Amino acid sequence: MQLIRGIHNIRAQHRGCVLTIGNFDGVHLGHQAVLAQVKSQALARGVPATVMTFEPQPQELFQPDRAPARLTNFREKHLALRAQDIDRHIVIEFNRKFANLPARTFIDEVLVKQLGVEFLVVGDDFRFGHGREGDFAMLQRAGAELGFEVVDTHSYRQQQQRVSSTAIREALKTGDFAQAAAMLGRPYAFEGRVTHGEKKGRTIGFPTANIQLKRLHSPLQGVFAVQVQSNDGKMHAGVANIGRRPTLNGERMQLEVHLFDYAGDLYGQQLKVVPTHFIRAEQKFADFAELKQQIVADAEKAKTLLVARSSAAGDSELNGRS
Ligand SMILES: Cc1cc2nc3c(=O)[nH]c(=O)nc-3n(C[C@H](O)[C@H](O)[C@H](O)COP(=O)(O)O)c2cc1C
Ligand SMILES: Nc1ncnc2c1ncn2[C@@H]1O[C@H](COP(=O)(O)OP(=O)(O)O)[C@@H](O)[C@H]1O
Repeated sequence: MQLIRGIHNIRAQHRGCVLTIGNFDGVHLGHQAVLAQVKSQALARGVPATVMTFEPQPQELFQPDRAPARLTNFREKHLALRAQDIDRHIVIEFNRKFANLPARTFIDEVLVKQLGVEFLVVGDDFRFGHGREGDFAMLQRAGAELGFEVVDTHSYRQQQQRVSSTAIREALKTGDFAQAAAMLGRPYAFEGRVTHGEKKGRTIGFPTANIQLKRLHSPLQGVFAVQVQSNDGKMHAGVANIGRRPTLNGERMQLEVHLFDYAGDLYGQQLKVVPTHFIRAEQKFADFAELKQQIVADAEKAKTLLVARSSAAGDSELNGRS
């Protein structure tokens, strides 16, 4: 899949596409139904199936405090789109300048002149351009005038149960990972590179691989039993904390994971961390010794939960025996 970062990187050879525009946070089953239609239209027309997303998502620019937690950060979203066999992902840097573009200019310059859109799929509540002046009806009128077709994403929803990013956030919040997975079409996971931290974890016998969440708000916080996939594809059982580490006066929200069956170097690796059970909320402890005691208990709890889950599933994916 081709990634185009910013409208200034759209080239003449990129003209002609079937396009959908949206946040696609999570790339869940509802999104996947839309993407499947984009792909079949693109195939029929012999042009690339193209998805346009925004970074940050518009609400994160306009109302950063009220913006919902992101299910997928930019990289996770990009990888999920790739997994759906999308040909081209255009990510627009969403800033004030872009938001102020008159709606008609967005249509004429970006959609028509630069992208040569043939078929466009958007929600019927899609608003765009300066002061949100552009809407679905305007796109349809422009399409009739300029020769492209505009259809509504809702006509492509086929699920019985309503799948939405909001419903998935709610399921995650209540620790219902099975329900979240049912709506996503895959287990919910964080993916990211292991970075260096303060090197304190190893001093208490709990080295923790640190992964930056790269999002304004995380959909999950607290301590979790997890399954972790390392670079070599192996699965590892572990325990993770998603939080600010108040005991150490940490500031940035991050994900830290301790693997039960691992001793070695994980720095630089891309890990996929799948939470399976919520254990407790993050707390501020009086000192590091007290925190250590709690982490020992968390690790025991996580092992028990994961073993129970593994035998219930009748699998042997724990301890890398996948
Ligand atoms: C299972 C687990 C639970 C944790 N719970 C908390 C917590 O409740 N409060 C807190 O301040 N830090 C918590 N932490 C974060 C630790 O403070 C952190 O992992 C440790 O300081 C190591 O940091 P470092 O990787 O930067 O060396 C937890 C870590 C793990 C692995
Ligand atoms: N079982 C393990 N689980 C997680 N990380 C491990 C494990 N064994 C070794 N490591 C390594 O130790 C690092 C974490 O140790 P830690 O002392 O917490 O340092 P940092 O503060 O840099 O994260 C990980 O990034 C990884 O390279």
